[in-house]
Amino acid sequence: MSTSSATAQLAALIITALTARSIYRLFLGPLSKFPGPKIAALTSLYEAYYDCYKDGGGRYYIEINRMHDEYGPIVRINPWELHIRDPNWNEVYKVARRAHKPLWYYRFLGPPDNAFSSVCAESHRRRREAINPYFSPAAIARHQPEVERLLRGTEKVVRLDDAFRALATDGATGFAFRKPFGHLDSPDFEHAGNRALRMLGWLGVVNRHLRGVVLWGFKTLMPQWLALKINPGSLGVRGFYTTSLGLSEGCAEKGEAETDLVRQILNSNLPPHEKTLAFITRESCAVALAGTESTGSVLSVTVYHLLSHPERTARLRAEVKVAYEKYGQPPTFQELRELPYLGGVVNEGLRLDSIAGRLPRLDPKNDLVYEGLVIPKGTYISTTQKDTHFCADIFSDPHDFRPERWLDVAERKRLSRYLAPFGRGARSCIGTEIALMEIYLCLGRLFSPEAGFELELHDIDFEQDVHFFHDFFSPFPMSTRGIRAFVRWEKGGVNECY
Ligand code: HEM
Repeated sequence: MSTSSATAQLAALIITALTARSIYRLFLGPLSKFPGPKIAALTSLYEAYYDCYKDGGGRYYIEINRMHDEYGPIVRINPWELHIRDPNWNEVYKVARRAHKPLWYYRFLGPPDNAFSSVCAESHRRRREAINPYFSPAAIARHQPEVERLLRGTEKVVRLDDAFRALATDGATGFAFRKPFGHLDSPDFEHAGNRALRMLGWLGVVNRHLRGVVLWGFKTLMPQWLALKINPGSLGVRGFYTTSLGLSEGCAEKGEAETDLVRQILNSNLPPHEKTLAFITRESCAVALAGTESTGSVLSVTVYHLLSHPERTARLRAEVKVAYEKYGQPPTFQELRELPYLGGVVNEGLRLDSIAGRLPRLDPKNDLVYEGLVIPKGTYISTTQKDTHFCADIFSDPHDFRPERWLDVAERKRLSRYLAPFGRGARSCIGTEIALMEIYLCLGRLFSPEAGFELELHDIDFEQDVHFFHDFFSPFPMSTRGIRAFVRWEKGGVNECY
C-alpha cells in the first residue's frame, strides 16, 4: 500500500470515528435527552474556549449561568457532565453516596495522588483517614499561638491582598510542617509568588483541557530562565514545592514523638508506597496550597467590604472592644466566635468569596434523580456554591455585604443551611477550622483597640480590583492591581501602601 493511500485510509477512519462519536453524543447517548446547547454536548472545546481563552480564561461559569437562564435548572455543559442550579439539590454530595471526583476536572491540581485530588472514594477515604487526626480540635487549638505570632507581622501591611495571602501561606505551612514558609517576613509579602499562584490557577485550568501535559511540562521540562521570563514569580511556585520537599525531609528525620503532618502520614496505615518522601511531600504541599489562596482571598475581600462601609467597621470595632474589656486580654478564637456581628462579617466574606469552581462528582453505582429526570450512574454532575450564595430568593440583595442579615437567630438558622463555602459531604474541606481560626483571629486583631493603626482604601475600582471575575477554582478579580490601602499609625504618620 502506498503512503498516500494509507494516509487517506487513516483520515477516513478518523472522520468515521469522529462522526460516530458526534452522533452518539448528540442523539443516542444517555445524556442526549438533557437540555443544553448542542455545541457543548458535541465537544469539550466549547468549554476549553471559555476556560483558557475568553476574557483571560476562567469564564465558563458565566456561560453556564447563561445556559441555565435559557434551558432551566439542569443543563448539559459538556459531552459528559450535567450542571444543576438549584439551592435545594445536593444529592450527589451526601456522605452515604460515596461519589467519586472526575479525574479530568481535578487535573488542575496535577496527578491524583493526594486526598484532595483522589479520584475514587475508596482511595480518598484511605488518604483522608491518614491525615484526619492531624486536623483534630486539639491540633487546631495547638495551632492558635502560631497564628497569633504570625498576626503580629500584619502590622506592616503593604498591599492588603498580598499581606493576607502571605498570612494564609504561613498559616497553612506552619500548620502542616510546624514551620511557616516565612512569607510574612518578606518586604513585599512575596508579591511575585502571589502573582505566580494566579498564573498557576490559569495553567491548572489549561492543564485540565490538555490532559495533564501542561503542569508536567512546566515542572519537568521548562528551563528556569524561560519560566522566569514568562512570569517572574514562577520560581515562587517551584519554590513552594521545593521548600515543602525540604521541610518534609526535615520532618521525616525528626523523632517519632514529633507532631506534624509528615509524621502523621508516616504513622498512618497507608501502604508503604504512599509513605515515600515524594508522596508525603505532594500530600502536605496539597494541604498547604489548599489553605493558601482560599483563606487569603476571603480575608482580602472581607476587609475590602469592611473598609468600604465605615459604619460597619465602627460596629465591628465596638463589638471587639467590648470583648477585649470583658476578657482583659485579646480574645481567643473560640471567644471571638461568640461575637454575633463578627460572625456575620465572617459569613458574608465566605458567602461573597470562597471557592469559585463547580464541584463535579460521579456516582459509579447508582442512578440519581432530579425533578423526575433519571441521571444515569457514572454521569459527571456538578453544582456551584456561588449559585446558591448569590441566589436572591435566599439572600436578599445577594451582592451586598450585609453582616446584619446574620444577626436574627431564626434567620441565621435558615441562611446557614445554604452557606457552604467549605463544600459538603465526605470531600468537604478538612481545613475548615484552621481557615476559620485564621479569619476570626485576623479580623479580631486588625479591628481591635490594640491594633495600633487604621486602614483606609486607596484608589480601588471594585469591578476591576475586587470582584470575582476568573474562575481558576479559586476566584480572582479582573485586574492584578490588588487591594491597596493607606496605613494610618496611631502615633501619627501615614504609610501609603501598594
Ligand atoms: C476560606 C478558606 C477555605 C475555603 C473556602 C476552602 C474550601 C474548600 C472546598 C470547597 C473544598 C472541597 C473541594 C472539592 O470538593 O473539590 C476544600 C477541600 C480541601 N481543603 Fe479547603 N478551604 C479553605 C481553607 C483550607 C485550609 C486552611 C486548608 C488546610 C490547611 C484546606 C485544606 C483542604 C484540603 C486538604 C481539602 C481536600 C479535602 C478532601 O478531599 O478530603 N482548606 N476546601
